[in-house]
Amino acid sequence: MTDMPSTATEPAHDDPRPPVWEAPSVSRAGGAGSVRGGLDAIVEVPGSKSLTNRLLVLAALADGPGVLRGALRSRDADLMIAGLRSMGTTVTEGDVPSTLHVTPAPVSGGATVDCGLAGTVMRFLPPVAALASGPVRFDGDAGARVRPMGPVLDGLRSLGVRVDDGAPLGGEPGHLPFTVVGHGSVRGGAVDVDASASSQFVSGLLLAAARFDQGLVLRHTGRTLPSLPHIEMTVAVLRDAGVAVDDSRDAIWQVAPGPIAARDLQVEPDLSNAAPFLAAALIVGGRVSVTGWPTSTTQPGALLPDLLTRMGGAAELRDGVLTVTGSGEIHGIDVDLRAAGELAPNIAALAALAGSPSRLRGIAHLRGHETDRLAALATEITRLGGRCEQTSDGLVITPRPLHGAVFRTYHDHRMATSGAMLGLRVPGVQVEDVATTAKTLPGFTGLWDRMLGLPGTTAGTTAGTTTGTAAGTAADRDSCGAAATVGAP
Ligand SMILES: O=C(O)C1=C[C@@H](OP(=O)(O)O)[C@@H](O)[C@H](O)C1
Ligand SMILES: C=C(OP(=O)(O)O)C(=O)O
Repeated sequence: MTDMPSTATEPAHDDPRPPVWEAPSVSRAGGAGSVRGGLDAIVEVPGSKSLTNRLLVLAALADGPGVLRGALRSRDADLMIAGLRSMGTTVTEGDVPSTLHVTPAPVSGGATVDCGLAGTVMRFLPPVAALASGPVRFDGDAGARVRPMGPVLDGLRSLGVRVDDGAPLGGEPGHLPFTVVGHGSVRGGAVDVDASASSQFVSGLLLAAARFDQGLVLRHTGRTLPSLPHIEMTVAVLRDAGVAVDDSRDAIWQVAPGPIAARDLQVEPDLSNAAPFLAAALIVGGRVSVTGWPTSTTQPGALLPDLLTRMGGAAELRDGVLTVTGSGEIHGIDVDLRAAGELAPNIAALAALAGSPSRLRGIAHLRGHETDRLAALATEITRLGGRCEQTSDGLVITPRPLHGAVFRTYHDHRMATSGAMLGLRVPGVQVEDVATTAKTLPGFTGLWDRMLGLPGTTAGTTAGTTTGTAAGTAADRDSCGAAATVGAP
């Protein structure tokens, strides 16, 4: 075990690059920098980004005040809250920041929405803005201006909504910045959308569709459809809110017009954000548990037990706690990650540490994520001495001995957690701009350090309702490894 909590290092003043974080490196060999017996940690991750931002939208369009408990508070969630507030919704915090009280109001125009780099904000809020009277202007980070938006904007246009984009607004057609100019209602009806670049094009239009005069019949026209679980999540949250959704036909979703029920809801933990922690058990050896794991879920993180088992770990779900055990030996994998593209960066990092080659397929759309993730992963794994090549729809990773270097992150939270994973095994990995993890997982380095039981971290403190049980489970363990109970900040 390294003997100091990890710290961010500021570069020299004339260095234009963001600060780097010395990723903690561990071995099981004994002595300094080691975890004898492997990891033994319990981790509590914050609420799901995808569920929080869907449920915020539905609460804002609902027929009365509602409550979200266990909501994510992160850059993406806070941008969603700010965007909804700017269009008239009242969102207030309860006793804890993760409890949100949402009071709907007629959607108001004259607003500006900062999307940051959040796909959920830039794709879910334009259909809400279309319900307003008057213009709502959307913009975001420089990296957001190159993420695809065209199918949402054209979809709205074909439903009778005016959308201004392109050169007059200082951007490219089909991208941020753009202005949605609503006239108080959306006709709705049938729309064709090519969602091969992002499932969020479908989810965004479906989420607001019950408030369109005629509802919506959306037909996906593309050849491939990524992230189907996220569309199923959208259908599930709509149905839970009393909205009638017909998804019985292939690639067609029909939403009936009608009210959206106000509710008091608990948000599931973010299973995709559990990935780097669970994967650490395979990298270091030992076991890592994540609390609050649902028995059934539409989150793509539900695939993690199977993926990590195929890569050499063992997974067990007992009493809402998922425990992954590893030996430090990692198997390569050949897998289609189309359904769970957001897991791909972390799976790629694991693959770079494996004992055999891997092929990740079905993820061409990752080129339009926070960054071109296929290029970013290939570049950064190669920078550490690995071999990672892009294919037309994914990556081929051939493990090679790795060495320390700066691991660049391109404003991508999952690149940052992938760098941390590689650093566990490879001394001297410096993760650039680790603060970018705040997009969906604020306090990542603290959680990471505590998982590793680094001195100076507060192992044993957790936030949330499962603290007592989780801490008891850790203390009860008969293990010579590092035991830490790690909670969401
Ligand atoms: O709807 C959602 O909450 C998401 C859908 C997916 O987007 P893509 O279909 O663009 O991959 C996923 O990658 C993203 O992290 C979250
Ligand atoms: C693709 C992702 O995010 P976004 O919601 O911004 O698309 C992600 O979180 O991996």
